[in-house]
Amino acid sequence: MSDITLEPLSKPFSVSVTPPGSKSLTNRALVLAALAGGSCSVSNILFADDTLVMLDCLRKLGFDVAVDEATRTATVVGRGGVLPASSAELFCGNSGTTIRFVAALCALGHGDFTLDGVPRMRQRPIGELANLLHNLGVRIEYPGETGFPPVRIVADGLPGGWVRFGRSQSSQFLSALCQVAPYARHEVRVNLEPNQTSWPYVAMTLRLMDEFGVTPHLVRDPDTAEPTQLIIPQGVYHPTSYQVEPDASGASYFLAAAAIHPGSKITIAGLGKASLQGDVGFADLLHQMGADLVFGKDFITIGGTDRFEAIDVDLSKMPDTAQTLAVASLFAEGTTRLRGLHTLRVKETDRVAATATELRKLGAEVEIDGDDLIITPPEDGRLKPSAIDTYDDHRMAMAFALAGTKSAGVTIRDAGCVSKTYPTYFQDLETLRG
Ligand SMILES: O=C(O)C1=C[C@@H](OP(=O)(O)O)[C@@H](O)[C@H](O)C1
Ligand SMILES: C=C(OP(=O)(O)O)C(=O)O
Repeated sequence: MSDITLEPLSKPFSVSVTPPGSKSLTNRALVLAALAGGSCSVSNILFADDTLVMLDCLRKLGFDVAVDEATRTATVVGRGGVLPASSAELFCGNSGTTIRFVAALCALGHGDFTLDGVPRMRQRPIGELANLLHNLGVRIEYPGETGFPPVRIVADGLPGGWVRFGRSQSSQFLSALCQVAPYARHEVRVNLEPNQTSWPYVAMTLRLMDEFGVTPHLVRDPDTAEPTQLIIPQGVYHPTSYQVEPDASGASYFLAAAAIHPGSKITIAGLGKASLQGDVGFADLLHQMGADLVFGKDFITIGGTDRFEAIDVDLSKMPDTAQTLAVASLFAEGTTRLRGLHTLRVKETDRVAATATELRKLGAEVEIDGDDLIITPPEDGRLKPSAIDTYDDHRMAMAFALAGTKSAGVTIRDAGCVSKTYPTYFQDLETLRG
């Protein structure tokens, strides 16, 4: 897929969309299945770049993984914490969850494993995870730059013990450790410093571990309710049949589409109050801005109204929705401030810089203040026709396409980058035309 020029929508729409399976849940469930004490079935998995590299890594590590694309189901024969391969060269593309989760998985092995990815992955940090594993007794080496992939793990099982984890560059390091911790030789305890990064993703990990039969114990400060310690019992995940929810970050584009088109309505089927994904909270933000919201048990409906107002919001718990909200704010009245974007600098691209540059092309006034983005739509409300660069970042393509549903002359360059998590995004966006 090359460049796509969008045609603005000519009338309000009322549709139901079901995004593909969640990337975060697919990659967690595949790891937990490989660690389980028997065969697991994971259904509604996402087939996209980030999950294909995970499937490939698991196979290279010697796991028996059968995939049925027609039913979107993976059958994984769990080996009860044993890593069949004793050496592997693992390519993780630009998938943060894959390289971090699989690095921790390799720490359970007995042998020599190297993990690497695309050039951008070599700029994405892994040092904090490597330190956690090193402090728990695993040998880590960096064939290239210290703290960044490629990373070599020379393991003889995970000894375990106590570690400390602060506000980090990514919550994926803690999620990675938690998933493998039940198989350490000694119980793993993690003392947590305040202001943990992207905490809903850690909560998702803990809940999924529980679904697979190992229940971590989370200690909270009695006064502030902040998490202070995680105690992960030793154990073996049960053979489990698990169904992956639709992707809540992928849903954010459609919810925002309804919010910026007055009179339009979107229902996301299969995501609701019971979701394990923190990004379902994005619907509440659109509601605060003026959109109608019905938050059901297993659906979310957003309706666009004539009132859509700017917001001042901390997105540190929902980092993947920042670009969606940034583009939606072009159609809100007033100046929007998005706070807490520090992890965005080390994702697929520096998303703070990329988002600011592309919003400015469309005519918005944008200020970067530390980790915040401050966005004021063009004074006359008219966007400039522009070719939007996507920086090989799926979320740049998906978010900025929303501008093209409102305003003529928006081209999304190299739109194929949506294949990272949502290969059918542009087809699904077309359904808004009725
Ligand atoms: O654990 C996960 O599945 C994820 C955690 C988040 O990363 P950070 O913790 O690095 O913010 C998020 O941006 C990413 O897309 C998926
Ligand atoms: C940051 C993302 O992915 P990851 O860190 O898993 O590569 C994302 O999907 O927006």
